[in-house]
Amino acid sequence: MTNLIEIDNLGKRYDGFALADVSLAVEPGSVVGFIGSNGAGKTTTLKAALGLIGADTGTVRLFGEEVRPGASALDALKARIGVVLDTCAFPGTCTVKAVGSIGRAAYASWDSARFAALTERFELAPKKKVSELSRGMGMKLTLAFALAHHPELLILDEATAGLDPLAREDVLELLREFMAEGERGIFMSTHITSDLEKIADEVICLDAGRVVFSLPKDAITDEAGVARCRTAELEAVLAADFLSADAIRIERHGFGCNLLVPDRFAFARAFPDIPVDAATIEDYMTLTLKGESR
Ligand SMILES: Nc1ncnc2c1ncn2[C@@H]1O[C@H](COP(=O)(O)OP(=O)(O)OP(=O)(O)O)[C@@H](O)[C@H]1O
Repeated sequence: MTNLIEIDNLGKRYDGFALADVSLAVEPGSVVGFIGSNGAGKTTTLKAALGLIGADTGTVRLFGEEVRPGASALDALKARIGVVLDTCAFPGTCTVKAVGSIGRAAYASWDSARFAALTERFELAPKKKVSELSRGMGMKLTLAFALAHHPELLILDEATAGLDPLAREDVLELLREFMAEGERGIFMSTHITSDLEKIADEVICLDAGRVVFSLPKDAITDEAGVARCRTAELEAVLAADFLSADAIRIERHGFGCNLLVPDRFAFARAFPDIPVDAATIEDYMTLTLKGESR
């Protein structure tokens, strides 16, 4: 089966920043979450995936076809993709209805009825101007625009940022509906890791331009854990060689520490007196990025 997105060894250098050897794939039927600190390189990767910037090294394939910025074949590929970048891209003077006209002119597969239904669902009045929309409303308009031409792939950069919890739940529901129809896929960057707990199949974390982990979401939320150790207990765990040296991630605090464990059930069997909680994606990312190795 051809991957919707396939990025191999992507490299891009800016003054003071380098994206290095980023490889990832979005398979049909999967939602891939892209996380990492501010400035880690997520938007740069998404832009390279869309051919909006050229890479220094590596290749990007969309639907199996290599992406080269400026190539005419890129337009046909882009027609199969819905994109939401982190700002509302339409002129402030445009009304919601006029944004629909832009879509009709831009996409052969534009579905006016679908756009009208989505803007109604998001309570975006047709006469409202883009400049009069709140940030969250602007994101909803951009999402309606991205979905109304029936894309096969969604690329979302912080698409739920600025939305209140109810609106975020609405958007997640819309994304679930999108995924329910056929072999589609979503590649979404976000700082709201709890959204990924609800919708992602895979989680990829970038730090300083490099992939630091790429895991099925269930390997984090259903298997990993955070052990709450006192100092003496930590020493016992480390002495028992329960964790491989490169997997040790410790966050120390007043009377002990939090220890990341890849398999919380095995840990609980081995150390029944040490409490261990299920890891959230945020725990996993924070301990991986900021935890001490010993
Ligand atoms: N056009 C550009 N020219 C120079 N540097 C750039 C350019 N675009 C991005 N950068 C730099 O690349 C680095 C990565 O930025 P990027 O926007 O990809 O990070 P991010 O992971 O999306 O961050 P955030 O979570 O804050 O949105 C940053 O140091 C940024 O300053």
